[in-house]
Amino acid sequence: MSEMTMEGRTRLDQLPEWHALAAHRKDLGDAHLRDLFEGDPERGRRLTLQVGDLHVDYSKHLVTDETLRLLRELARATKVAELRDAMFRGQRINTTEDRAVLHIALRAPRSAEIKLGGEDVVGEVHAVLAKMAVFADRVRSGDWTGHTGKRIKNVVNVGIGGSDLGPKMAYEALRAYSDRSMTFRFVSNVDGADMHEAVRDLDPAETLFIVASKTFTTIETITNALSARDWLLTGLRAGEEAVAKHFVAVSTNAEKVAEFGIDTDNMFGFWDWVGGRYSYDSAIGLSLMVAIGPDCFREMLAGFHLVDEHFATAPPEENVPLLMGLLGIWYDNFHDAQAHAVLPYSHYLSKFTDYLQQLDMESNGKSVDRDGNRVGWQTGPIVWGTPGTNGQHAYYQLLHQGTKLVPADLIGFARPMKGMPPGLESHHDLLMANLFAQGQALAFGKTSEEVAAEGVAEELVPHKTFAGNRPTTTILASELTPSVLGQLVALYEHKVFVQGAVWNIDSFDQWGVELGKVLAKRVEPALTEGAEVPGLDTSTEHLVATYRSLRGR
Ligand SMILES: O=P(O)(O)OC[C@H]1O[C@H](O)[C@H](O)[C@@H](O)[C@@H]1O
Repeated sequence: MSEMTMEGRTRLDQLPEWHALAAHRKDLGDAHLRDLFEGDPERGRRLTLQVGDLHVDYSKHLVTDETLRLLRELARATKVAELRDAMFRGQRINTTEDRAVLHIALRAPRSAEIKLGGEDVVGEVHAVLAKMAVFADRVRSGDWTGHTGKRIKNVVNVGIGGSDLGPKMAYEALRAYSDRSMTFRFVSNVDGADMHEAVRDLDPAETLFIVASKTFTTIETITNALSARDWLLTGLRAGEEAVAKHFVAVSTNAEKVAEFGIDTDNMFGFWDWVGGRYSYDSAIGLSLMVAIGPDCFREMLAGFHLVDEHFATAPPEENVPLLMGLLGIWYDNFHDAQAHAVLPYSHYLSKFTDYLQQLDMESNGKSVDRDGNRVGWQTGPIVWGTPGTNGQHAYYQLLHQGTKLVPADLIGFARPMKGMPPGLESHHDLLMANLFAQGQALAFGKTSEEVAAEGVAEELVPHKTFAGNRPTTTILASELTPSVLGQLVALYEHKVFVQGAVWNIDSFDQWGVELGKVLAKRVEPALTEGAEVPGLDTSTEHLVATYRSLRGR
């Protein structure tokens, strides 16, 4: 049995700390944030924490000091710190895959030592980073040319899930730091439309494909990579020899990379102890490094590392990822909240919530515990959201007046992105005024008395009343830099970790994505050749038949 199976661990819902929280929840009842703030004139200043460049305000949560104490007690009883230390030590805490979980090693400084099976991994990490840096610099400087000798101007990352969402999100976030003379695109969907739209206006002679896949067996990525190769060779009217200058791979699977026809000299490796959704700071971030350059990439890694250190060492009262994880548990398990919204007030973070969906939902969307027993409590929330001001004119109505409780994170920056023209810079105060106003409106609402006092017709008063008491965390930093992005991502990684530890689930496997893959393979021949698929249910059978007839087959 693996060392990290929490043998003998008392079921979460049988812990006295769990029951203490349930009783406390009853005592608090519908205590309103208006009263909590009124009763504590220092609350808005007191309930804030700082980690690195991130100022985190958690005063607008439905908590008292006692709630926070009880939540920390729950973390203690569920041994969150012990599991964290086991992760940092390289123990095999991903029990169902029997793997260590060491994404923190990807951003450890060269001087650090992290051992796995007696071998230090930090040296290997830095060797790959150095190889990436040489390659990125060669592409950026024009030293690396295509088959015809032309300079590479376009980089297309071909990957999916963790091999797409991270680099894509970070590229968008750090566009202002990127080489604007180059074009970066990200193809993930097996729908041919994705590849078609990504390459239709590109010159193959100037285009480099980075095929990113941890396993190098993911059908969408391999299908897209093969089509990219056809597009390239047809466009160049060249043979296989052109592939080497236009295709590089990022993978843990050298054999499959070679089989595909990519020279393994042009392969950038990583390791099975990096989960896909925790991998964009590994070689999976190669497209990002080409975009922003090795120095900015390293600054981003330093930002990650800063938060890793904080998570590993800050006392529970000051530990931001611990706090954020526990607040989520408070709503998930003691307020029946189903969802969590992440609402960045930065257009550059437009893909941030998409990225977090995989990070959080693939990690904590589980319903059995580490020992395979069905859990008796809610686990990971439905994570959603888009940049804030757009959301305000779409779905915020539900946040303000709907029947569901949706705790939210509001993320904003004091300064606009670097390089913003002065005329557009002036939008920034308006953008941020919206962030602050939304946090305020969600928390404090507007009472019916206040509405009536404005002279609103009696029958409209209920419609114009805002109950408030809708919790938010506000995360404010001075500016979105590579380091700040790293800090933000590490914060959420560790928040997800804390929740998985409390819920006693394996946050690092993803068996739930397998069944669909297997069934797709079985169904495909039915679509193409009309093959009999034994045991097909009547609904799917009829859908397949309808599809074939619509396609004239
Ligand atoms: O990087 P790859 O091996 O191609 O995997 C890409 C993605 O697909 C899988 O199905 C998993 O659900 C993801 O965790 C993974 O990130």
